[in-house]
Amino acid sequence: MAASNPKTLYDKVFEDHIVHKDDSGSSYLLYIDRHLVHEVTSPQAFEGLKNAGRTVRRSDCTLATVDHNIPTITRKNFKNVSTFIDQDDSRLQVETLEQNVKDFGVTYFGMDDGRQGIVHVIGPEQGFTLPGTTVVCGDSHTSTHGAFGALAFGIGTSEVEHVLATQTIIQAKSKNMRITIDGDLSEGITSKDLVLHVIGVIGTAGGTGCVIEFAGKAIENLSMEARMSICNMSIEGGARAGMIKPDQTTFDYVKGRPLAPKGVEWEKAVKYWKTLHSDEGAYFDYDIKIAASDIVPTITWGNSPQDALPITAAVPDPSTVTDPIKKDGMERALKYQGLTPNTKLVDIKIDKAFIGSCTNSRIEDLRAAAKVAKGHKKADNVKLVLVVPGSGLIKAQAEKEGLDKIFEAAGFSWREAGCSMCLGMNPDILDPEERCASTSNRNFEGRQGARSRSHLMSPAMAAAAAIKGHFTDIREFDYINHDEAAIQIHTEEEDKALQDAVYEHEKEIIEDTPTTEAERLYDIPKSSSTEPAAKKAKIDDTVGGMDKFTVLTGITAPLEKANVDTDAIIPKQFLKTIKRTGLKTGLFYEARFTKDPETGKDVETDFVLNVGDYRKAEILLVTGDNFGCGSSREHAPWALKDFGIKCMIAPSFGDIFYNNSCKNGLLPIRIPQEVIKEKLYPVVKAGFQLTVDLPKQEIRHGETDEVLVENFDIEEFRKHCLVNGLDDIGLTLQKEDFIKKFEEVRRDKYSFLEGGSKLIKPAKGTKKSVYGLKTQEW
Ligand SMILES: CC(C)[C@H](C(=O)O)[C@@H](O)C(=O)O
Ligand code: SF4
Repeated sequence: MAASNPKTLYDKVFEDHIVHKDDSGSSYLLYIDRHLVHEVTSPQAFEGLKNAGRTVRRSDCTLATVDHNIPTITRKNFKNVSTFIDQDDSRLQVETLEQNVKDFGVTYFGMDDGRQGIVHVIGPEQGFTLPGTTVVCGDSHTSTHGAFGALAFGIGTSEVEHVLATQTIIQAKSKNMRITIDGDLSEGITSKDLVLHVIGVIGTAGGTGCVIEFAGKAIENLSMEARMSICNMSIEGGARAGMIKPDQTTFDYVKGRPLAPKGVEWEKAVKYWKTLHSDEGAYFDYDIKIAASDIVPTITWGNSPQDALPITAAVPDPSTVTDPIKKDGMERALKYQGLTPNTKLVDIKIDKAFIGSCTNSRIEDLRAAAKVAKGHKKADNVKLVLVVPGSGLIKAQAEKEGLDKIFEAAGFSWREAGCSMCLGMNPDILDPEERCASTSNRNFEGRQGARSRSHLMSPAMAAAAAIKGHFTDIREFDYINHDEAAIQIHTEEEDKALQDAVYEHEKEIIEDTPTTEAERLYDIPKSSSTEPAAKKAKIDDTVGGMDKFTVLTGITAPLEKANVDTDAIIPKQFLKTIKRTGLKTGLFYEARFTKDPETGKDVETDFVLNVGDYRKAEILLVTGDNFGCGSSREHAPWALKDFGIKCMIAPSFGDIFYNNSCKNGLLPIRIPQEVIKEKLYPVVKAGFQLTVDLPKQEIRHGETDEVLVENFDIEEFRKHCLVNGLDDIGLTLQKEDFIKKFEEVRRDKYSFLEGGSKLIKPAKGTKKSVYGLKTQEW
């Protein structure tokens, strides 16, 4: 029977988490069920809590690990972080997290815990991620968890602090987009090909302001791991989140995981989860259909994930493009990537390959790569093939299956779990101009190392490129063993048995885990006041301050570029700070500086912010779409602010960047591209300043005061906070009664969510886990 008020999956999960709706009706306070924390985006958040004498409200809803900075070399001789991590700034970030989790009582998988791994891998693996939950993390690929029908999205550091302190987040409702993949995928086509194809179709700004629901037969037929790879990359399509309705595949995956509900709570949970689907007739703002049969092995050629092409294609030719911004972007990308138009993709040679990242480092990915590598050797021109499992548990499972031996025999390098060369915040980086076949999710300039050249593809295609030495159509790859059994393809039952063996040590711990709600809650603080506090200082719930934004007349620098990602605004090497300030030098670092070949020192380029008065610019006028796309790093607005920028005008912004800017008193203004081109750009190019008047929502000519743009768009609540310089943690804490009420209802209605990460039992003493690493001591 059709529902009388049909809702989408997103609408349902959103509505089930509303704590409070503000008077303007455009801003909601949402309850957060699951918060994942890593070392890069949390230090400043914990520092904020400490300074205000605040606690972590729900440490049971919080789970921390280290992933970005850690070396992936063997941990055989691991004693502690201080002696193991060579890079000072990386070590400091990891040590800072280790201190913070102690101070605030947060469950943590450290480097000596076999359950450590990439945040987006360990959440699902532990059963911490559950259908219908809200999941956040200071990381853009939090969208991964949407594969479970969770509403999962990346947040900035200020929001991390907000969630730690209040267990809520302030959100506007996104639009609904549905992408239906009809029919069956052809033989050998993976979820990575599917998602690269989708991004190629909608573009990296295509999902801006939307939550995407992936639907259709091709999606329903995918495993959970494949679904995770798709939702993972919805951020690369510009979306706030990606979601897939939970079904039997989801329930089978979740059941039996260490933190999944058990017994009666499991039954109760599944009953609720089965209601989580888009109703017939539900309204989608955008409804896109793609035929599965159109999808072929896909790889990227340029510096944006939307630069995706079938492996059978050739490098595009800018001379065929008329749009000047596109043409310029294409020429720049070809130059950066060292590619000649019309070269066949399969003729392009590689230097290195990387199989890993939160997109493709799970056991099925490793099996797919091993199937290709089996019986082969990497090509001589390929200097390094890194295989980096997503977690210690995946590593252990792969080793039980003998995949490590297959990789090693092929000359690949088998590593410990972490983010590794996806971002290269650890020592795993490409040298300048090296070309990499990578299973990661971003091919931005400098992403895998200064002047590195990344090409995104599936694990099988990356392994095939490593073997052949050049990009290869996996459909034509000459497997040594056509007999799949030869590389241990398992039945579902065998898989479950293997998984159980790997979880052996955890099962011991879980065996005496209580199953009734009362028992499950025995170690959960009954109210936030009993949570361990960093400092038992007087709790300061007054509404604090950030810089006010009212009227600004300032020098305006034009930036004629589209898809400026946050990696370009502030490259990874500057993310290793534990402070919010001192990032001025890092702003647009790769574009602003170049190395003097003689002295090896940084010298300025002719980038706009290095030119004349633009050094004192306070406003940035961006002519292309999607400014600040990509990573959730709040370091991007911090760096802009440090430079002196207070306002950015662009046709569209990456969602997380937009939020992060507002939280720091910076004003991002969305203005249609034609208006920028016709009204603002000529004024700025003629050297005049602009006046931005937030209370009146106007942009005026800085000298004549002529109104150039009237009534620009901004949510009422954001405007209120910016104009008055209000810190939203203080504001939210004033809604304590609403939060408490929500928690009371949640304890009853969603009792299967209680317990969370606190159900991870301390490993006893220094017992060795099944994979030989010492388990965490608590
Ligand atoms: C470090 C973190 C802020 C970042 C992200 O948000 O995505 C990183 O994981 C990345 O992939 O660039
Ligand atoms: S995208 Fe890369 S760096 Fe970011 S969380 Fe995933 S693996 Fe880590």
